[in-house]
Amino acid sequence: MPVVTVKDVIIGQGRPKIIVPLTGNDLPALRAQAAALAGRPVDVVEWRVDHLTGPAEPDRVAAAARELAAALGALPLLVTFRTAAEGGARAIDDAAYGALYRAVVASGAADLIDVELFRDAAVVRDLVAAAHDAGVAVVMSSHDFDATPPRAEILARLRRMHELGADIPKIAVMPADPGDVLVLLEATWTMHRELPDVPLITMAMAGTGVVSRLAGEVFGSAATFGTVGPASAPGQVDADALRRTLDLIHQAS
Ligand SMILES: O=C1C[C@@](O)(C(=O)O)C[C@@H](O)[C@@H]1O
Repeated sequence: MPVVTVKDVIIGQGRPKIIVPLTGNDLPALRAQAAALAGRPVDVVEWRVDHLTGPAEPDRVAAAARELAAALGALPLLVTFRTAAEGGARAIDDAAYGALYRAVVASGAADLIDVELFRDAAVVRDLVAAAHDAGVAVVMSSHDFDATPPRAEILARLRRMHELGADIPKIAVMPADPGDVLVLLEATWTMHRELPDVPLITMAMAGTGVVSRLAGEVFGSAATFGTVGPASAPGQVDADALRRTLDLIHQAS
């Protein structure tokens, strides 16, 4: 069955799942953002650890992840440290990146972790193994905030993520024009046919790319990021509007 199940949420089946990013700078802010999710259409919550102020020290991050997971209750938690190189809020070296995620995995708080494809290969392999040993799913990601790579490059990255053991390969690109959005969508559809049992997440960012955040069910993207409060990337739309659009497309397909 082409799915990844986290808590009660089945990613890769039916309507694309809505992932809401939390970007609070400290625990009180994150708790407030978590409380604001009540009654909103959220399937998975992403904690963007790179927005935390102060040291990204493994024990501190693991403790915060546990508190956040407790506040979220039944909602699955995706923990993401988006590095500055890929559009995130801060830089981190590979050793610290590995140590931080190992602590998060060991905390038992995360249902999924986001591991960037282009981090050190040994660290990536180690994190995939550690996550799977602990029953944590791996979203493997790649981001181009300046351009859309050629179709062949998008496909190569998604295939490489799959080879490395990603449960959910993910790519975000910046379109220069609608033709780039078509490149992203075409690569998504090609990959979905090639690996029908692997849920993918793909998006073209910013206004020109919004359609790619809405139409994933048509082309083979299993989840999409929407906002309750601040966005974490250009082009994300409000979760309620997103849900209405996803439902419309789901009912028609
Ligand atoms: O990788 C992604 C996708 C994203 O960049 C987006 O474009 O919606 C938002 C990030 O928070 C997330 O980690």
